[in-house]
Amino acid sequence: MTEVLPARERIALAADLPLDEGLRLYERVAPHVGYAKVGLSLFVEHGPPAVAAFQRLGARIFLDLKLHDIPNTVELAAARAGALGVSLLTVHAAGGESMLRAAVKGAREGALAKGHAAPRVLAVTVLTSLSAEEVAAVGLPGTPEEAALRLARLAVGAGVDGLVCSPREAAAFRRELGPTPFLCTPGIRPAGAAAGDQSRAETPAFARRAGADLLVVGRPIHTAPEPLAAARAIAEEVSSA
Ligand SMILES: O=C(O)c1cc(=O)[nH]c(=O)n1[C@@H]1O[C@H](COP(=O)(O)O)[C@@H](O)[C@H]1O
Repeated sequence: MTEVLPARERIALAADLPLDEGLRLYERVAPHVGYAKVGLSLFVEHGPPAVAAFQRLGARIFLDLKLHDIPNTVELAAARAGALGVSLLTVHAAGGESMLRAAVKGAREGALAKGHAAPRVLAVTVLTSLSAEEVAAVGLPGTPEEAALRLARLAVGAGVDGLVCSPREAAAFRRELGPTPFLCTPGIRPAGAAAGDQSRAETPAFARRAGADLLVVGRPIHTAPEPLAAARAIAEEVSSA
């Protein structure tokens, strides 16, 4: 957390767009954005070639598949993801300890088999779109922060490298879990940006001050009249936080 990294190493573009548009957008904002996040829509449509296309642009890849299945199935999928040479891979913490251990094992073995560095496996705790009421309605006791922290402890105990959480929970995660877990925060909204479906969103400066290592940003860049200027402003906020 104390490591001094250029702001672009702390920002991921959520490329939730048609592939050609996502590639064009990443190329434009790449001076300020080091990671491209390939998520469900791109991977369902294009599969591994979507990963390769962003890699050709020099992006580090955040493969956001939010794996959640029985341990054997997740281990197999994580091994395929590791073999693609991605930097980050998501799984759902709620899959439980055995599934999380299987994900870490699969990702490492898959990467090793192809001579890649092992990806960081990140466990998604409580989705940033969920409000306190929705968290209660799905049966998780306590506040979103309490629920997220319980899942985070479970995931760290199972050996994951990092966690995905709301910026609102990042400070508590740092306090309770120390400096080691890599904390990734989606739900980033610069002041005045539309929240959309994000219920627990905060600004880039808030996320960084709370101890986030990597900020995931999608629509605030996609929909900006000038995406490069929007990415630059986010990077400046991250640098000065
Ligand atoms: O795992 C994620 O990246 C993720 C977890 C989470 O709790 N909330 C969340 O929004 N995300 C992802 O982060 C991105 C946020 O995009 P915007 O809301 O457009 O900035 C999307 O690609 C989501 O899939």
